[in-house]
Amino acid sequence: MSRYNALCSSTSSIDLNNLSPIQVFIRIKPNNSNDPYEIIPFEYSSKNTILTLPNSRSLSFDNVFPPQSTQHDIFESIIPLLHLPLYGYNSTIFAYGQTNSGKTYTMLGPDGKLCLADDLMGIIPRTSRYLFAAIHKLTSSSPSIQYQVRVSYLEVYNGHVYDLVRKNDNKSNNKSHSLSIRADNQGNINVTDAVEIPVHNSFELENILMLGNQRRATAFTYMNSSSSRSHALLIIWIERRERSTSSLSREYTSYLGRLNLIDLAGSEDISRSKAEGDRFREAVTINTELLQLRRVLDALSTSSSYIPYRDSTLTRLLQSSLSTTQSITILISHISSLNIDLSETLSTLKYSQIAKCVQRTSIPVQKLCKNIDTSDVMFGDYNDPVQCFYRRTVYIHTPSYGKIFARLAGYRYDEQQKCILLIHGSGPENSSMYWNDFVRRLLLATSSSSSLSPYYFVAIDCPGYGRSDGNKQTIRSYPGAFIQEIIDCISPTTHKVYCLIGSSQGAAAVFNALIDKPAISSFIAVQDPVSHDPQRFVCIKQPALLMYDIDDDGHPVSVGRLVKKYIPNNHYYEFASSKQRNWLEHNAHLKLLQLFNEYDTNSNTKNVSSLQLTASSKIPLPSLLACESVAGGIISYLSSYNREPLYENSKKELESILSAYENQSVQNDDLFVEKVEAEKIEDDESKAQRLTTELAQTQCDLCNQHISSSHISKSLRLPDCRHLLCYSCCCETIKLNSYECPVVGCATKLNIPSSQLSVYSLPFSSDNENHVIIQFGNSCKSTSSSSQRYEYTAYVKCKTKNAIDSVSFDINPEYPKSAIRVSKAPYELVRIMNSEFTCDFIIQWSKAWNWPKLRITYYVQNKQDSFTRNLLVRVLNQGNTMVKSQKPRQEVVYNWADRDRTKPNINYVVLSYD
Ligand SMILES: Nc1ncnc2c1ncn2[C@@H]1O[C@H](COP(=O)(O)OP(=O)(O)OP(=O)(O)O)[C@@H](O)[C@H]1O
Repeated sequence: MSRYNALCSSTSSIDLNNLSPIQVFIRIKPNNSNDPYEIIPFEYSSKNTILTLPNSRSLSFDNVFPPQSTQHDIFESIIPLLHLPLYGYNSTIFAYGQTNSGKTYTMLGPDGKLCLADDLMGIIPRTSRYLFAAIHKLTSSSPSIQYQVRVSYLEVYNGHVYDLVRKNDNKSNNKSHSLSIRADNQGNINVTDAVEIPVHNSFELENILMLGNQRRATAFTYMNSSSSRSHALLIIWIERRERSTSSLSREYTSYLGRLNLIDLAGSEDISRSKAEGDRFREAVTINTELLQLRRVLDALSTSSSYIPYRDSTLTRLLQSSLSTTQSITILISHISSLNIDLSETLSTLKYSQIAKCVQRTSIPVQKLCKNIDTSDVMFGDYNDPVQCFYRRTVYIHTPSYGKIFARLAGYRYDEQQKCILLIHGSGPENSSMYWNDFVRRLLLATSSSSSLSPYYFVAIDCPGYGRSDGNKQTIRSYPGAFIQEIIDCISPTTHKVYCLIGSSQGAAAVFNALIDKPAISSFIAVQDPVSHDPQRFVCIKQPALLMYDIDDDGHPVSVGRLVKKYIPNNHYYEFASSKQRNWLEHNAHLKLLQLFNEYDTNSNTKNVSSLQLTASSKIPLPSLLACESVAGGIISYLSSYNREPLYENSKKELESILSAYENQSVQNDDLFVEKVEAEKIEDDESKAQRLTTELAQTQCDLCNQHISSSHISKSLRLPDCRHLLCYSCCCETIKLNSYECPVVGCATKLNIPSSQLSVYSLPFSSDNENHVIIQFGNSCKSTSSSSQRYEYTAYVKCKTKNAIDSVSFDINPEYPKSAIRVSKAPYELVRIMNSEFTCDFIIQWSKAWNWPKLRITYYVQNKQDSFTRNLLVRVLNQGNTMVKSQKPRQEVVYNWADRDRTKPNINYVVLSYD
């Protein structure tokens, strides 16, 4: 690694202007002393950029590597391109040339294999070491920068793309499964379903290479004993995350760079390679694909308006790498020094010259986006300025509510210590992560380099949220019982905590829990009030910190003021986020500590003596309680994950930790490492049994209707989950979202062309059916160029006259009385807000229809355009007269709270009757 450290001294200096879109290097393979053939007398200029042929013709390239060049020489010349993906650009290095010319030698190492011996190692393993050394260097000098690296390894074999690292995707295996290539809306070419494996160091990347190379198609030919029969493409995705150093916000800017390392199969003179049978077919495909590649280079070099990328799988796959607007590329052309190969050599040189003529049309751009970190459960841990925060993640095994995921922070040495329990709100993506910054501020304010904080923190994912089991309704319906059970688990003898903190729905839960169980906490603190009947709170006697934002329409301050009126011992703060944007960040933790100081004279000193640190003291990890198990994997529990040193330097440490934990019943829920699903192998007997049962099925799994024998063959059996969808109505539903089984919502892999998707293609043909089509969504516009506030208009529309009686817009679904009802068109809600918000639409249908109410859960989006969804609302098998005579259900819920816009924009819902 040290050698690579030394190489990567100037990682930040990138000058795109000096890099031509395709640089062309020539590498000449040394002849073997046993070769009986004549040698071509090439000549080279002193600077190694001119190659002179025996006929005295001189060709100019960016680099010419004579036969005696080493692997290190080649690698040094590509280093400038390796810096690009570290800053969000794309770069590509590919090896080109006739069979047996040394392409795999350059990319991987000798004899067509990955080689890790220092001198012979090819570009790919060197790149892997170089990149991680560069990342280490960049992140050690700037703590606000993080890198995440993912890897895909693919091959193009006989015109199809295969995943070299996904289980089952082995061509020799009957379950072969080729992948499709798609362009995203920015024109980037991606391989659908390609596995992207997160890697944290060069060791892990090399393991992936080894696995992939074992699966790559190679074979003996008369020209190369280990000839590549496929083009191999290693994609290294490098995401650079930059967090603001001044703020502890979860927002970060990310740049996504991509490095493509490609080892093409070689063109082959079939009369010389004597390829027959499969080898012959492979050689024909390879030659045809390389011909298409040459055509693409030709078109690029003449700046043609049409570039025939689509003519072969290979060129389609390389489109982003060859496009001068998307990537900077090095083509390493390999030629032989033997006279017998002259005609192939001249052809390779001809196309290398053509590639060299490709002109830049524009400078590639960095891929940049703003993100909120929601995936990283240990967010902030590796940026903690104080190392002793003792953050870790566990599951608390509750007797009645299942496994509850919790983030713990602070050193818990005994039960007398002051435990602060935090309950998050009901936002669709809410979880214990919500409290990360707040907890960090409290820890920073109460610990120092010589003493640990006297508080420890337990932030839970409420049931059904984040990574916890259960039903989201639990925290609303049984706040007292649930919170008491959590407290019993974490404080099994005292059955209480020092302070209970809640936000939004979590605040309501804290109030309600204290009404039910007054002794569970000594203090309470809440922000963003939602609660009903606050007059009930007169019985809450604890000192209470109440913090409310008067600009937050989703949590009306009027409710907060009522809470203040009834809680006797309140410490109340109002602020306006439009004027004091960071009030909570700057004040919440200080107000809480003030409250503790005021009522607890020992608040900051009690027990601290046992937490004194000396320079050399190494405090052991707090042990797990009986009801807890490690979540997120042992590595993440014990150390900040994603750090190379753990693998490189601390193997011993890790081993001792693992042996210490060996006897604990550790759950292997490794949240941070992509789990490769265990292969499900079905033996012949169980397959036969399954087929018999499937053949006997005559009922649709979705609508439960009988499928007539004439229709059974047209019905659809989903490939993975094996659910059966009837031909008459339910088959169509899969068109709405061909990635999800409509019965249980698991993944399916049906390819349905988007042209077939339309709300009118939905099933509503039955005579006995009533239906209407509605549209809903929201628009969003900035209130002024300087302000952070946006005017959101959420709406519901329906073309059928008089179908809708009224629409209630419920921006606080957890609070029963918060809906705003609109009883004539346009059915709209206009709100000026700082950020996106949840809003349920409750549609009350025409009174004459007697249809059940429909609640659509929705997430109002901050997109500068209008965001529309279409929904076919169906009432099956009910003529209007029948409908009138039945009692409708209170409400049918359609869950479309789609923050990531991943759901289909059309769908249908069936309103059913009890
Ligand atoms: N620069 C070199 N020095 C020494 N040996 C080399 C060199 N280049 C290639 N070789 C050897 O030549 C043989 C063929 O090389 P390699 O398999 O890399 O060719 P290739 O172009 O990838 O062939 P194919 O297209 O058929 O896969 C291998 O045994 C390799 O070790």
